Amino acid sequence: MTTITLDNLKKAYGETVIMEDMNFTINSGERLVLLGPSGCGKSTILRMIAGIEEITSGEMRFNDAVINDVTPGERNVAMVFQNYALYPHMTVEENITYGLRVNKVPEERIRERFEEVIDALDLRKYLERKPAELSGGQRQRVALARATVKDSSVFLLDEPLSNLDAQLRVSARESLTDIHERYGQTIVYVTHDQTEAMTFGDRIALLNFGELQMIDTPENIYHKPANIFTARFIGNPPMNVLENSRYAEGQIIIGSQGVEIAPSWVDYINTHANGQALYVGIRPENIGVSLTDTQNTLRGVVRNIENQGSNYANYIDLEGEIICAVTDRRVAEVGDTVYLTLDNARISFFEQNSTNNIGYPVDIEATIEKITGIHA
Ligand SMILES: Nc1ncnc2c1ncn2[C@@H]1O[C@H](COP(=O)(O)OP(=O)(O)OP(=O)(O)O)[C@@H](O)[C@H]1O
Repeated sequence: MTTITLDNLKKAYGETVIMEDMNFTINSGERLVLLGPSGCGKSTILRMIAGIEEITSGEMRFNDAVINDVTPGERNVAMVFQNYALYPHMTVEENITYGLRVNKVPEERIRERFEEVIDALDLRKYLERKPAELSGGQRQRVALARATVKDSSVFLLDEPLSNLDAQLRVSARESLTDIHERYGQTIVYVTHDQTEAMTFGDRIALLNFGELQMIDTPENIYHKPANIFTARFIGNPPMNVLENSRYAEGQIIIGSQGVEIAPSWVDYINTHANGQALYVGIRPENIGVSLTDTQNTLRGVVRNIENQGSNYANYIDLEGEIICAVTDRRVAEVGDTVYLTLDNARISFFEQNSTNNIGYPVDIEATIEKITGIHA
């Protein structure tokens, strides 16, 4: 099995630097998802791992071996691209086994591997068909089968499901998970779809403009974002990061209003925030909305309500800043004055200058862990 290390990796096209100081490790046998907006460098990283994109400087290692100058063929990686690239004149069976035959893999080994893979991907019924006679999802599975039979310890996928409809995506993802459970390769998976990243990744590496923003489990990326970019990229609707908010003397102040926060937060901020100006972040589902005022609430006016099927996204004007609160039933109407409570176990504070999350006090983390089972 293969651990992949990116050590101070730099990629430039002439004068244009796409990324530099890229450092992270992909553990042997894990499913790492590279996620981020268009142009952030996901495919470039994948292609450098595959060996089809030159590395400008730094080291790429497979286990302890530096592979910068190792040819793609010698890296023992399998890759699936967005457009599948099946041979149109070959049958499904020929498409799957062609690469092995070219590489003169013994016939017995080809048969053994082929039989395993077509069952894992449920392709036995289609072996004699040509790609044009298959649905998008079936073609996708053939492309996956062709990559899987290679017996590689590293499996690279670049937006492999992007041409499929929502239902097919789910079943193709299940096939991929089955393959991974069976063969245990190190998988690197590129997507810009956060749902795909959250459901498929053991860990997610989130990138923006060639910089690594956070690499962690989906749970931590969602609940404990390392910085404002991560907080706003993940989640739909995303985390509210209130730019006219500030922290002062045990209170979150928004405009002319203030709410007290838990004493553990106050202690934590006093020791860790170093007098830095802070923004408050809170996810829409961690805000309580009520028509009646209780203690320690923020008052706002509902400007818009989106019916999301199982939920309602309420957009509430808090003295000029819009905050989104998600409720599971319709609690107010547009124009109503509402009172908001913030779940203290789910607040984040970000330093205004660096945009980094200041972290969480221990007992808040324990509360989070009790609710979700996530270790801090
Ligand atoms: N041959 C090239 N010459 C110059 N710049 C390039 C070249 N190839 C890619 N880039 C730039 O490198 C950056 C990263 O591209 P990359 O394809 O890795 O992004 P991505 O995150 O995979 O995007 P997408 O989700 O749109 O596929 C982009 O800004 C792109 O314009």
